[in-house]
Amino acid sequence: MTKVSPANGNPEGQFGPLIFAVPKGRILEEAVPVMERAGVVPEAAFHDKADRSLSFADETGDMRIFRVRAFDVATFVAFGAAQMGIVGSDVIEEFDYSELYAPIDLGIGECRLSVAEPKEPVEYKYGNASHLRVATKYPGITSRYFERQGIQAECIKLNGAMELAPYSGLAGRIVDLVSSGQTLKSNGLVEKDTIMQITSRLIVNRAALKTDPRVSALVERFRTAMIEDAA
Ligand SMILES: Nc1ncnc2c1ncn2[C@@H]1O[C@H](COP(=O)(O)OP(=O)(O)OP(=O)(O)O)[C@@H](O)[C@H]1O
Ligand SMILES: O=P(O)(O)OC[C@H]1O[C@H](OP(=O)(O)OP(=O)(O)O)[C@H](O)[C@@H]1O
Repeated sequence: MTKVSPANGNPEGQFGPLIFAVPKGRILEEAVPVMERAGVVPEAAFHDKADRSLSFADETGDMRIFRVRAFDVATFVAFGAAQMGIVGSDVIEEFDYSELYAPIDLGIGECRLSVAEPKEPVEYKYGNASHLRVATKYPGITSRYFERQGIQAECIKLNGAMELAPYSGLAGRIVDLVSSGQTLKSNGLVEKDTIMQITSRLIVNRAALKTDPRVSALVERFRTAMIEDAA
């Protein structure tokens, strides 16, 4: 049983350890310094890439830190399996979970979500401007975007390497994350439109925020850490 200290607003030990979910991918390196400034300091094993554990203690032993896939951070927090987490605004927008509250922009993981297509015209067997296939990891955002344009788009969900879709005949366009633009360029694609600018956010389960004083206290510690960092 994890020990819960009275010092952190959990006097009766009534809430169990506070669970904080972080993405194991590329945001992690930038997220850890922000977490540490807010007082969330993971145990040493968290930094060991060879360690197969998915749940880690923090330095105080009052908290568990879950290391999961980026999309799953939002799901854990929305369902209250974790009270808080860090995730890209792309993931928040994709799920649009009503139970998620994203109070703080952490200013990390900057990129954009864009529509891209082949640089050179490709002879497609599969559609025209009124029925388009789009390969993406973000079917929710993509269908909403094309609906707003009045274009009927069929979204094909891929989990990576979207850039292969146009020239292989899977889909005429892609919707994917862009940062330097190098991946698009290397794969003969050009950006046509930016759907959204992205940064990572602190996310909180709304019910946990209302009922667990440690959650609101930790939100304030992140807020202070961000203000101090900007000063
Ligand atoms: N090229 C990039 N530059 C900056 N930030 C990015 C970039 N690609 C992704 N991100 C941000 O990092 C988040 C995680 O992306 P990443 O592809 O590293 O996730 P991951 O955890 O490896 O994904 P998966 O769970 O599918 O393996 C994205 O949701 C986005 O907010
Ligand atoms: O504009 P750039 O700087 O080239 O970055 C964009 C690339 O970064 C992300 O992929 P990632 O490297 O995370 O691999 P993935 O395709 O496996 O998600 C994204 O999906 C793009 O492919």
